[in-house]
Amino acid sequence: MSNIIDVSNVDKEFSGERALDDLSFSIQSGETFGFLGPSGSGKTTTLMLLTAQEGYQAGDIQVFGASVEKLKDPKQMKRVGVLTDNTGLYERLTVEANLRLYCKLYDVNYQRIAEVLNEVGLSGEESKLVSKLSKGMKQRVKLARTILHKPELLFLDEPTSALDPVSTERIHSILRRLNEEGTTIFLTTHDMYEAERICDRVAFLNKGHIQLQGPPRDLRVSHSNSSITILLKDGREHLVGNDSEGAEHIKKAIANQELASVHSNEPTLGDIFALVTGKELV
Ligand SMILES: Nc1ncnc2c1ncn2[C@@H]1O[C@H](COP(=O)(O)OP(=O)(O)OP(=O)(O)O)[C@@H](O)[C@H]1O
Repeated sequence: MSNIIDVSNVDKEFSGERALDDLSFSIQSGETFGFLGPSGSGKTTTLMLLTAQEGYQAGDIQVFGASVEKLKDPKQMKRVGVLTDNTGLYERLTVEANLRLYCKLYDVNYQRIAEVLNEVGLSGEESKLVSKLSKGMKQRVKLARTILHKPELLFLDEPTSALDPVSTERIHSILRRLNEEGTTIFLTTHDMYEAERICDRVAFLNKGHIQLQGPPRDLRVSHSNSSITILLKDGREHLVGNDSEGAEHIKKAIANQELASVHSNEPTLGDIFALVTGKELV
């Protein structure tokens, strides 16, 4: 698989203050890549650099195999969809009128509106005023707007921040489907569950520097303390090692028909983040 994004040794400063420090990572075509970090760690700044909305002092960024600067060409920019906090909607216009404006901007046929509303589960809502929609529905309209022109690469800045669990799950299933259909996704989040659920790979950002990156499962396994919790039917719990002694305990519980469940104690991404950075993911 080819890399769609290549970031090498990038430094970014704002008025002499270092926001990104020797940042290096790559994203392969078809991946969902999550940037995890607490507030102020540099997630949004990275997204701004990757979409050519901000410059940088050192290093190199390639997107679609060419300098990120090429994204300023409207033709190249059409290959990309960006959803950030600043992705506003016209509250006094209907859903359809909002999307029509973007059809004009991206030179997309109006027929695409019905299709994209179906994709985000908002069929039948086209004539509603945006001001009358719930927060979760507004976010799905924003997502519809972001994917209206069928971009190959999506940049999403905290796409489910402050949404309720049902709305969050809806957005996740839309993103999973888009990814299955071949869209590459870069998203920032400070929600470890989001990262675990939808990302193929994650990078942990701390003070502008990547401290760890890899597939969530690999990170959990490599930081596992190898202990196993055995829950018995009478409610008792035993903590055993992932070794022959532990296996004997499990065998005995099964033989005695006492076993309720066996659970391997892998850390969460939040635990690993705290371990490697000494910080909470908030
Ligand atoms: N336009 C700017 N001018 C000056 N400093 C900035 C600017 N944008 C970001 N910074 C600084 O760069 C650092 C990283 O900020 P950034 O917004 O990228 O963090 P973040 O991880 O996205 O945080 P959050 O989760 O709160 O959005 C912070 O110290 C911030 O104050």
